[in-house]
Amino acid sequence: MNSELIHRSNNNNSNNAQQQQQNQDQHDSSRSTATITRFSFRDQRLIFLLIGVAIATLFFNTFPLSQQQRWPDPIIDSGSVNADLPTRRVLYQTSTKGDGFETAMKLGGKVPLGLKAKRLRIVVTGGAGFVGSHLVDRLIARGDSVIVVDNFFTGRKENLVHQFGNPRFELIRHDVVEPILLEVDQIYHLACPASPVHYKFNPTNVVGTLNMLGLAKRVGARFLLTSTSEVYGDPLQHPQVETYWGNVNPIGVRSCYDEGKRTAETLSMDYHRGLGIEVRIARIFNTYGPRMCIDDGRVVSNFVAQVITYLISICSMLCFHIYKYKYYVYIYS
Ligand SMILES: O=C(O)[C@H]1O[C@H](OP(=O)(O)OP(=O)(O)OC[C@H]2O[C@@H](n3ccc(=O)[nH]c3=O)[C@H](O)[C@@H]2O)[C@H](O)[C@@H](O)[C@@H]1O
Repeated sequence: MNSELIHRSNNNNSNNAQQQQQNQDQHDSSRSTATITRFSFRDQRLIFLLIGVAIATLFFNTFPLSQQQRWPDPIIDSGSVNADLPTRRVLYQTSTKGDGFETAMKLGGKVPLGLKAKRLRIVVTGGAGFVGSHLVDRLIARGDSVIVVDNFFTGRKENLVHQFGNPRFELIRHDVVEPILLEVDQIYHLACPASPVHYKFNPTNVVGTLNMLGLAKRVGARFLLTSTSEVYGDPLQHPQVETYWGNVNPIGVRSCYDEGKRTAETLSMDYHRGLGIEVRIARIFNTYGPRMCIDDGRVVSNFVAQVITYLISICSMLCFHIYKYKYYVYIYS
C-alpha cells in the first residue's frame, strides 16, 4: 500500500513536471511570437515590408524574367509569310512546346544564358553588286560567315575588297544559272541584272532563282528573294501596299525584269507552300547610296546623274565667270 502511494506520488510529480515544462514552452513561444510581432510593428517595419512586396510585384509584372525581346530584323523579317505552314527547317526555329522552355536560337532572339549565339553560314548571290555588297558588310559585322556568289555581270570586286582576308568571307565567281552546292543556313538571292541598261542583254534570272530554291530545299536553308517595286508595273494605286497585285504589261521592253521578278516570287511561294521552304520576299524600291552605279539608267541613277551634270555645268559657268573676271582684270591691268 505504502509503495503504491509512493509510486502514485512519483507519478504525480512527473506529471506536474511535464505540465510545467509544457506551460514553460507555451509561455516561451507566446513570448517569441509577441517579440516578433512587436519587432514587426516597431518603427513601421511591416508597412515598409508591404511596400517592398508591392514594388517587387509591380516590377516583375511589368518586366517578367521570361519575356522574349525580339527586335524585328529589317532584312529578313518581312512577317508576310504564313506562320502556320509547315517548314523544313529544323535548326534555329523557335519552339514553345515541351517543357515551356523557349528555344531562342532564332536570329535576333535572346540566347539562353550560357549558350553562345550560333554563327550563321550565309550565301549571298549578287553580293558584289550595289545592294548586295552592303548586305554582306552588314552580315559580316553581325558575326556571320558569308559566301558571295557572283558572275560579275554588273558587280565589282572593289565593292568587296575591304572584306578580302577576312576569314569569315569567301568570294566565288559563279553564274547562278548553273547549280551550286553549298552547306549554308540561309540564302540571300540578289543575283539579277537590275538596271534597264543591263537586263536587255541578260533579261531574266528565273533559272538562277530555281537553282537557289533547289539549294534551299536540299540543305534546309532559309531563302530570301530580293524582289522589286517593279512587280507593280505601272501601278494604279499609290502608295502600293503588299496586297496590291500590280498593273504589268507582259510584253513591254521592261517586262523581262518585272515579270522575271514576279515569276521568282511565284516560285518562292510555291516552294514555301509545296515543300515547306522558309522564304522571305523583299520588294526593294529605288535605292541610292555609296557604290551605286550612276550610269545604269535607273530612276535614282538618272536623277543623280542629272543633278551632277547640272552642278558641273553651274561650276563650269562660275569658273568661266571667275576666270573671265580674272582674265578681264588681267587684260585691263
Ligand atoms: O533594287 C532592286 O530591285 C534590285 O536590287 C539589287 O540590285 P542592285 O544591287 O541594285 O544591282 P547590281 O549592282 O547590278 O547587283 C546585281 C548583282 O548580281 C550579279 N549578277 C547579275 C546577273 C546574273 O546573272 N548573275 C549575277 O551574279 C551582278 O554581277 C551584281 O553583282 C538586287 O541584287 C536585285 O535583285 C534587286 O532587284
